Order: sequence, then C-alpha cells, then structure tokens
Amino acid sequence: MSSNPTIIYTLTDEAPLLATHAFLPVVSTFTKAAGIDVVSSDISVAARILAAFPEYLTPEQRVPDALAELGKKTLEPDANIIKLPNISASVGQLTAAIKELQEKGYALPDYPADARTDEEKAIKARYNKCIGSAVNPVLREGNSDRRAPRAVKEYARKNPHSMAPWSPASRTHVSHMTHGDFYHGEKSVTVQGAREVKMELVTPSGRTVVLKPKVVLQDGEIIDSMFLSRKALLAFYQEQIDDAKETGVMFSLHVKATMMKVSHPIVFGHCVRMFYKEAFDKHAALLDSLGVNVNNGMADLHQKIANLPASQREEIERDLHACQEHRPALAMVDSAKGITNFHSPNDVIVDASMPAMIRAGGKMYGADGRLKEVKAVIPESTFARIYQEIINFCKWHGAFDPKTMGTVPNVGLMAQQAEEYGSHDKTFEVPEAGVANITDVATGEVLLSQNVEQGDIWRMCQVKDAAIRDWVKLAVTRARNSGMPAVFWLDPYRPHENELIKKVRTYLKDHDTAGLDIQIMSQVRAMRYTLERVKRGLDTISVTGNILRDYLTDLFPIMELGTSAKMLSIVPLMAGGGMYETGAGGSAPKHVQQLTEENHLRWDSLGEFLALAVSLEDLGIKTGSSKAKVLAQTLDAATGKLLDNRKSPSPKTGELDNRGSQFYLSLYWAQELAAQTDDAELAAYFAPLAKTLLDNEATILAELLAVQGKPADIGGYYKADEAKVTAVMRPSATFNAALDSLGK
Ligand SMILES: NC(=O)C1=CN([C@@H]2O[C@H](COP(=O)(O)OP(=O)(O)OC[C@H]3O[C@@H](n4cnc5c(N)ncnc54)[C@H](OP(=O)(O)O)[C@@H]3O)[C@@H](O)[C@H]2O)C=CC1
Ligand SMILES: O=C(O)CCC(=O)C(=O)O
Ligand SMILES: [Mg+2]
Repeated sequence: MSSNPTIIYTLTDEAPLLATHAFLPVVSTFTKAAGIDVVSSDISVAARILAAFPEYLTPEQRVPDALAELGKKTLEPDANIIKLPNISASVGQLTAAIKELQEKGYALPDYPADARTDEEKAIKARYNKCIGSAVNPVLREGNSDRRAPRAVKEYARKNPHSMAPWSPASRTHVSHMTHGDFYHGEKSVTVQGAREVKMELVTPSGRTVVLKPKVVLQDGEIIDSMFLSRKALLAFYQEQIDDAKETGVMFSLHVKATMMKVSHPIVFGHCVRMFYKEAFDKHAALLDSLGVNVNNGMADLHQKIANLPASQREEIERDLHACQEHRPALAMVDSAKGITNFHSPNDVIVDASMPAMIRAGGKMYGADGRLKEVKAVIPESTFARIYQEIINFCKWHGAFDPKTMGTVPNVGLMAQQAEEYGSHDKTFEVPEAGVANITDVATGEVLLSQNVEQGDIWRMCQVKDAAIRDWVKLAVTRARNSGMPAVFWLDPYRPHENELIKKVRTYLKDHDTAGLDIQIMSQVRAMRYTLERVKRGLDTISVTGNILRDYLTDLFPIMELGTSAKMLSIVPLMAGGGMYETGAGGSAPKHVQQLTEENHLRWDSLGEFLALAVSLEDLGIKTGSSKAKVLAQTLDAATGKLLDNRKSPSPKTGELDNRGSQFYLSLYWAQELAAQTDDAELAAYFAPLAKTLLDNEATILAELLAVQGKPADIGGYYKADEAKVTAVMRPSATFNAALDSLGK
C-alpha cells in the first residue's frame, strides 16, 4: 500500500453516484499531480445489502463491509473523507433493491416483512440495518458545520432564483399535536457516573418485558425518555382531516421516515389508515392476510392487492375512492402519475418538502397539477412550530428576497449518534399498557419512568458529554471566525434541552467569548429573531440539535440559494480527521429518471467541488503539502469562475448538464493551475491540459450535447452496470482523451 496522503471518496446512490462516474476521473487526474491518492468506498444501499449477506453469495460476488470500515476510519486522525448523499432507504426501496440484485444473480433471501420463524427474524434484522439513516449516524463522528460559501451567496444575490409571492390572506398553515406527543411527555436526566441501563415495560400484572437489555452510558451523558400517544395521535389526525375538509384546504403530511426510521413510518401509517378508515375497516381481515402494511405507504397496498381477482381488487379500490369523496384533497408528489403524499413515507421528507412549499408561496401541487394552499400536518410539536413561525413571517412580510436576505449558517449537534441518530435501536411500539422504565442495570434504580398505553411509541435518546463540549467549541469558533452572532436554539420548557442549556452555559466558560454575541433562545423566538435579521440582510448562526440541524440546513439554503446542494457541509471529526459532505440535500431520485428517459443529468456537483476544495486544503495543512494547498486554492477560484460564467447544469434537456459543468470545472481548474505562480511544476504540468481543453471546447460540448434527448441505458437502478454508467457519464471521447493524456 502506498503511504501517499489519501482522500476517500464515497460511492453512493442515484444522482450523486451518476455524477461521480464523471467527476472521479477528473479528481484523480488533478490530485495525482500532488501525489495524493484517491480511493473510493462503496456505501450504496446495494453494496450495504450485499455486505450483510456474504454466505448467500458466491466468493466473487462478496463485498467487504465498506461502511463499517469507513466508520472505523472516521476515528483516525488522518481521515479525509468526501461523503456524498446516499439513499436512506424505505422498506419499498429496500425490497426493490433486493429484487434487482436477485435478478442480477445474487441469491439474496427475500425481505421477510412478516417474519415469524427465528431464521426470518434474523434475516429481517440484518436487512433492517440497511434501511433509514443507516450511513450518516455511523460516519458523522463529529458535529456539523454547514454554511453557504461567500462566493455562492454572492452569486445568488446577483442571480436570484425565483421565489413565489406570499399573500397575507394565505390559508396555508402547520398543524401539530398540542398534547400526547414526544414534546409533552419528555423526561430527561444527566447521568452522574458511567453506568448501564435497560429499557423495560412493567405491565399492570407486574410482568416485566425487557425491550432493550443494555444501553451503555458514559459519565455526564444526557438521556431522555419520551413517548407519543397513539390515542392522541389518532384524535389529532381525525381533527385535522375534518378541519381540512371543512375549510377546503389541501391536506399534506410531512415526516422524516428516513432519519426517524422506526417512529415515523408508524406515525405515517396511522395517518393513511385514518384517511381511508372506512375502507381499511371493511377490508381489515383481507388486507391483514395479504400482509399489507401502510406504514410503507399506499404503494405497498397497491402492490399487494395487484394479484387479487379483479372483482375483489376493484372493490377495495372503489372503497378507497369512496373515502376520498368525503376527505380533503391530498397534496401530490407527482400529479401526472397520480402519486399522492401517501404513496410512500419518504416521498415527502420534511426537511426538503416544507422549504419547497414555503418557496412556492405556501403551496403544494394538487391532483389537477395546480399549486394550492395547504394544511401541513407535522404531528410532533417539538419542531413543527418553527415552520408556522416562518409562515407567519412570510404572510406578514412577503416572500424573502434572495438579492438582499442575510445568511443563516448552522452548527449542529450530531456527533457520536447524538439525539435522534442514536434512537433507532431504542424506539419501540409499546406492546401493551404499562410503566416504561429506564432502569440502572446494576442497582435497579429507575432513572426515568413513563405511563404508556398499547401502540404508543416510546423512545430513548442519548447525547454524550464530549459531543456537547465539541459542539459548543465549534459554535464559538464559527462565531469568532465569521463575526456573526450565534444563537443556540434551545427550549427551557423541553427537559432534554434544559439539560443541554446547563451544559452550554458551563462549557461556554471554557472559551474566550469576549466580543462575541452568543445567545440562547427557544426555537420559536430564535426563528423570529433570525428572520427579523435575515430580512434586514443580517447574518446569524443557528446552533441547534440534530433535528434542527437537518431542517434548517435545507430551509435557509433553499430560501437563500434556491437549493441546499450549494452548501459547504463540513464535519470536523472529533478524532482529528475531516469529513466533507457535498451539499445538504439528498440524492434527487427525479434526476435519475430524467437521465434514463432523456440522457440529461441536472444534478449540480457544486457541493462536490466545494467539498473537494476544503478536503484538499485540510490535507495540505495536515501533511504540509504545498501542492495540495495550490490545488485547493485553484479549485476554489475555478468554482467561482464556473458560477460567474453560469456554467452550472440546467434542468432542461438539451442544455448544459452535469457533464458539461464538470468539463468547465476541469477547464477552469487547469487554467487556474497553469496561471498560478506559487508552484511552477504544477503550472507546467497543467498548461497543456488547459490548452487542449480550451482548444477543444466546441468539440467537447458538441459531443456532450449529442447524446441528449434519447433514453440512456445504465443497466439498473440500485446496482447499475459500471461499464454502462461510465459510457453514459463520459460520452466525450475528446474530453476523456485529454484527461488520460495528462502526465503521460
Ligand atoms: N446527506 C445525505 O445522505 C442525505 C440523504 N438524503 C436522502 O436522499 C433521498 C432523497 O431525498 P429528498 O428529501 O427527496 O431530497 P433531495 O434533496 O434529494 O431532493 C429535493 C430536490 O432538491 C433538488 N436538489 C437536491 N440536490 C441537488 C443537486 N445536487 N443538484 C440539483 N438539485 C438538487 C432537486 O430539485 P429539482 O428536482 O427541482 O432539480 C431535488 O428534487 C432520500 O433517500 C433521503 O433519505 C436526503 C438528505 C441528505
Ligand atoms: O441521515 C439522513 O437520513 C438524512 C440526513 C439529512 O437529511 C441531512 O443530513 O441533511
Ligand atoms: Mg437534510
């Protein structure tokens, strides 16, 4: 193995993976000049599935557990990882991926949705490790620093994206629970001394059901116990569905079934069943026998009834339609295809869906393809309230103006599986009524106790003290480096956050905060304060827990820049390394569809360009490589030029796409390297490439454009064919030859 400094570049899924097939050859070509190795690590959902079932595969088919290896790497001080967004799979996506792999000759077992035998249960448990947020919590061994780079913000100011107007008369609003949700019943404690606890349910008959036998806690860790009442949730849904019908606004449900992979599919399923209550009641036995589980969306139902005799299937469909007659209109995901908000629990993901709605003037698409006012149902009140606050603000002040609005960077708590990231294996649908206790294993002392009923969702979260210290330090550093005020969005009425507030106050004293403006405010006040400043063009750092990290780093970038793909998204790893995420958005499934139908990839790799520059800069500092530093500086300059010259991908087929944008990045990067005077060797090395690319600009663009407008075959979705994807993503022989010729 070489001892060269190494950048690990992740291979993920969907649009970012396609873009990687074009960009990675560029990255390797440029970094080779500085003696930097670039290695890839396949953490796609397909690779993770294959890694989980080696004994079902032939030796040639087996793959290493790249995610586990990468997770270990994050704990090493020299880690330098570029992490692209990956699919956090729903059960629907998981089963589709399994089917595709089986068809490709991988003898994987089926997903046993209704596991009964021990063997089936074991298989299901292995598969369940591949669903939801399975990657990010493993790799994010540091807190989150997300912000719009200055050049990107300036570009957005000069080239504002469209923002639909807001009317003060808009009836769009957020509906959330006012009792019985996680917020209202939460209890929290900071543990004194390392210990082990268990989660157990004591039934009225005195029987003890151990749901989680052991959770290891460190000294000073904050833990919470909270539950969401099934009864209260159902009553809430009933009220909201009736209210939307009576008042004539469209109904929409926004959850995060990926990150809250245990609780939110349940929360989603209750809403679907309530909406179609009469049909579900009437066909309960049949739907049950078919194993229909609408926690996985209506898609699951339609798939499972597809093979019923026509008359039976049609009766169910008729009864479902009959429910719609006396229900409010539903927001659509794809009105042309008749795909509603209930199709799949992660077609509408709250972090991206609410900003899109706010940017559209408080509207979502209806079944007729028109934008309409909407009731946005976000059951948990903990964070739903921030969206109502921004809606209030927009109704009063009108839409934000990207030309003048301030910026809101975020410092987010997420290290070491903080908060919701660590809750996946500590979230349970309560099997029977009782007292839910978090109990010290050694002493039997009950630390936190809740009265729960059957069907309630009970969960425990943890945050390690070291993660909190690091988060406070990062917030102070960002406030100091940026000169912006920083606001901790923490609510003293929420027990968990009250514990956090105590620690924040303590750890702030470890730092020199002289001259800094650092405040602590509850979320709604923090939102209001921040928006008042945003409107006046003033910048404010939001310092938040994990969920608001996620929500705000889509919300503000989408308002400010039109997309969260243009964010700088850094995870300073606590062990000393760095992970550079690309943007704050996801894997844009719609983009893949456009590529396969029309051979146009509108994915913007700006996030990758920004991440690579910081990765190179960091590598330069840590290894003392001046060449890496020059590569970083010139890449930044090239990215600025790309923006100025408007060479980002267009969403329209027939115009410049991801591949064309990457060509321009390569051209500008080579030109910047050739022109710089800090490293003559690099300048001489890249001058011929700069010339070849410029001389052949027209030819390359023509070659790139020639392929568009026709379907593209990539040989699969979850595990596309390498050779085919490479052929599709590198269609310019002239560009490929120019890259290949470098250094020869
Ligand atoms: N870091 C991670 O690993 C993350 C992963 N995800 C995962 O991604 C998947 C999709 O999530 P979803 O909530 O739909 O959000 P996405 O961010 O993938 O999609 C929302 C929209 O944002 C726009 N967009 C996002 N990134 C880019 C980009 N680089 N270039 C151009 N446009 C972009 C696209 O708009 P348009 O269609 O108008 O072009 C896209 O349709 C899920 O599986 C989710 O779990 C989500 C967030 C982060
Ligand atoms: O971890 C996930 O599933 C999604 C994370 C996400 O949306 C984000 O980090 O912004
Ligand atoms: Mg997000």
